[in-house]
Amino acid sequence: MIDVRNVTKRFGGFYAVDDCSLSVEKGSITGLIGPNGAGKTTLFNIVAGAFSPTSGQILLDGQDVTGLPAHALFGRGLLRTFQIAHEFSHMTVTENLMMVPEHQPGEHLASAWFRPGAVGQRESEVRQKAEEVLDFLKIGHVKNELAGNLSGGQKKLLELGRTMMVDAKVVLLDEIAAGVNRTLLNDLVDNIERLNREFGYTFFVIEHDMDMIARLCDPVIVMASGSVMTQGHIADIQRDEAVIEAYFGGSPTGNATTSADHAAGAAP
Ligand SMILES: Nc1ncnc2c1ncn2[C@@H]1O[C@H](COP(=O)(O)OP(=O)(O)OP(=O)(O)O)[C@@H](O)[C@H]1O
Repeated sequence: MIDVRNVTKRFGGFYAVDDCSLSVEKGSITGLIGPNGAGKTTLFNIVAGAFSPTSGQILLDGQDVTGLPAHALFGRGLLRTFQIAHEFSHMTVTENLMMVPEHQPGEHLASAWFRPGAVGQRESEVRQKAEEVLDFLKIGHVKNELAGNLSGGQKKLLELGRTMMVDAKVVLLDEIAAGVNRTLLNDLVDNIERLNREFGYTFFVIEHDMDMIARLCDPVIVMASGSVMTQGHIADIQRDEAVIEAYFGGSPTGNATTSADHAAGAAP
């Protein structure tokens, strides 16, 4: 579903992502882990269209999407959720979900004047869909609550719900467990598994919570110093001495590679 081919991202002389290649299989829940500064978020930003790579290519379902902006990727079914949930805090939970779908006739003045029936029908379809999403996620009881009043975990569930409003194909989850209590974390994990199983969503997950990675992700890809160190089943990854060294024994500043090292032909 996602192919990252020899992607490099340089900030000045610093290689945050360094000739990185990896694949996320269609229908998988693939984890991306690695020590602080390994380049995970930068790679996510590139895949999600927030940054263009310095070099390399991104394919989405076989099509070259390198450098396409986030809204163009959204139109192709790729969505990202954030470490910090981006809800509209002064709107209700249902209204937050209803904001997501594109091409709502009600947004166009001409439609509102000339085809008021179509606008009303579309709005009631979108509202119905929002209610189904809230039922699926088991948060129907907060549908009329202002989103700003939700707990951190409920906001993450709402973020997941937003992906369901447009029937996403691939969802990038960015540290979705951060700041979420264990009960809601279980709900999140259950819902991610159900979206994967019942709707065929592909997930690509950055996560520091190893418990969540172990429960959800197979395979797990380990990044260090801007590129892929290894990948496989979490049980094997956790026994891998090179991975343990990268987490606990490596340079705390992450990638020390500079353009001068590259010029000199040094290994990353
Ligand atoms: N805009 C930027 N300008 C300069 N350096 C940057 C920029 N963004 C990231 N970096 C550097 O690139 C390296 C990789 O950062 P990145 O945030 O991608 O790592 P990460 O693996 O996501 O780390 P963490 O797990 O701590 O979030 C870091 O050393 C970071 O300081």
